[in-house]
Amino acid sequence: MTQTQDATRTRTFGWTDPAEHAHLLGRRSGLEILRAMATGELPPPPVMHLIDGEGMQVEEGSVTLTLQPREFHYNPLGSVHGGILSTLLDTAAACSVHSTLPAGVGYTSMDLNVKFLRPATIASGKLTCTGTVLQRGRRTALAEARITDAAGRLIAHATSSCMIFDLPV
Ligand SMILES: CC(C)(COP(=O)(O)OP(=O)(O)OC[C@H]1O[C@@H](n2cnc3c(N)ncnc32)[C@H](O)[C@@H]1OP(=O)(O)O)[C@@H](O)C(=O)NCCC(=O)NCCSC(=O)Cc1ccccc1
Repeated sequence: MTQTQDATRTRTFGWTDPAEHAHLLGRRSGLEILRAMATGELPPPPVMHLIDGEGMQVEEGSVTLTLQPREFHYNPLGSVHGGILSTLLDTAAACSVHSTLPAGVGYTSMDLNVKFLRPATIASGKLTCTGTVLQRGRRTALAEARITDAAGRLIAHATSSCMIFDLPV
């Protein structure tokens, strides 16, 4: 797919069939699936290609993603669009919950409460987003996520409640 941003700038990216992930949800634990993505055994989901998210680090209860701010992330104010930052926060928070789930158990985020604390720009350097599980119950989990810039300054913070449910067999 080719996207034309203006007369002189274009961006091309590809992705793989997302069904490859979906069918594994019932069969492998969250930690196994996320680690397979981190090592490249499984391809990143399409949205990571869309926003150009980079490497993933995974531990039980914590997932870290990175993103190098680029022009195509920008809003008209000249900073990374809040939706891009929110996508990173939602992903890291939800994946941190997934990392605690056994095979056959599904999840989804129910909300995302975001605070944008400092604008992110190309000058911010690589952004690091870490999601961490704060509390996991039987039906819901509470996670937080933080984005820091290359200097370690806090760019944005979010909390997210996730629902946990059995997947149909
Ligand atoms: C400005 C404020 C909201 C409040 O700041 P305060 O609580 O008073 O804190 P403090 O004074 O400590 O400053 C901290 C840092 O904040 C910056 N900065 C502060 N004042 C100004 C200023 N007057 N002008 C410019 N920058 C200012 C500055 O870097 C400063 O750092 P420094 O001290 O230089 O090292 C800040 O938290 C912020 O920018 N958050 C990020 C918001 C964000 O990125 N939202 C998402 C994107 S919007 C979007 O996409 C929606 C959309 C779509 C389409 C179309 C249109 C829109």
